[in-house]
Amino acid sequence: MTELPGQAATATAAAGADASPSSRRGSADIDLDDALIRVEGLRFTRGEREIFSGIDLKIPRGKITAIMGPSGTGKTTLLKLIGGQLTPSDGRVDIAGHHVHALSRRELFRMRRRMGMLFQSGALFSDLSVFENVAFPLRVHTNLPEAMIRDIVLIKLESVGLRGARELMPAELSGGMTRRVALARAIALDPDLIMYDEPFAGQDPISMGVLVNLIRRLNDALGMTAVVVSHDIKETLTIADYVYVIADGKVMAQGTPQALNAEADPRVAQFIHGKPDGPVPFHYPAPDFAGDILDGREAASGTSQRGQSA
Ligand SMILES: Nc1ncnc2c1ncn2[C@@H]1O[C@H](COP(=O)(O)OP(=O)(O)OP(=O)(O)O)[C@@H](O)[C@H]1O
Repeated sequence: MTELPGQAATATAAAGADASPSSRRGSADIDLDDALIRVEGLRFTRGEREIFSGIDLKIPRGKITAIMGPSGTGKTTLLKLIGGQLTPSDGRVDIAGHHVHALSRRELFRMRRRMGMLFQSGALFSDLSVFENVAFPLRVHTNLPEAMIRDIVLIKLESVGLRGARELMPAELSGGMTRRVALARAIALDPDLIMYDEPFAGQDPISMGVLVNLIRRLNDALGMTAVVVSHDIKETLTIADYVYVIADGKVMAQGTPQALNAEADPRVAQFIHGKPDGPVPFHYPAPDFAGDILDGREAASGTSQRGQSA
């Protein structure tokens, strides 16, 4: 298979240069026809539940695309379908023209080399230092000499502001530092695509601000295509170039953050503005509450009566 296009390792160093999230991008230049990822007619079922009932997405090259939507709507599942960890029941995912689910294991492995993934649960290796954590993908996937690995690791750590922390062990890091080391590791191989699952979850406002800026700056410096899944609507809208809102197995809305902020559809407005009341229900589908309680009481009294008569 053809490799995804490469990037220059040294570009990462430029990520340290100052650039506010809002200063660098023109959402007007979004070209969905120049998409790195194309998702067409994607269907996916878990047990009885259809998570996706025909989703179409185009993830523009070199931009940050946010995937948002109510909890449990399938955002993490979508990232796993794109990354080839899950297989759709119908439809297809193409990355740089390659049909992901038709690739051999070897081709998929090569493609994943070009992808950085930063999953919420993706912890660092606790018995490896910060340096060795970032060096890990370089040691696994390349035959680079030690001196070059050292240079690359230091460039990546510099870009996340943690070159001075290279000797520390993961247990000695704060939550925000851990996320930044994981980010340095995710970009160690200069991926063309990076997928972030809840990158800001559990961070205090300062760490969150640092991460928000970092993701934007790294993206601008490296020209990567990024997909961000996040519940932190305000922060994510600050850095996203394009947004998909997914609900009920479909794409409910899509557009630039500006367009979605101005969206009149009450379901989209409820979500984007984080309103608890609106057309999207708070409750997971459930039987009638009063009936449920009464059924429980009847069942309990039936049990106790049976218990007494026994
Ligand atoms: N391994 C699994 N086995 C069975 N069902 C699963 C599994 N993982 C997720 N699900 C279900 O699939 C649906 C989508 O889950 P997913 O984690 O993709 O949603 P999400 O939009 O990322 O949620 P959140 O925003 O709360 O993280 C949920 O209903 C979830 O319960």
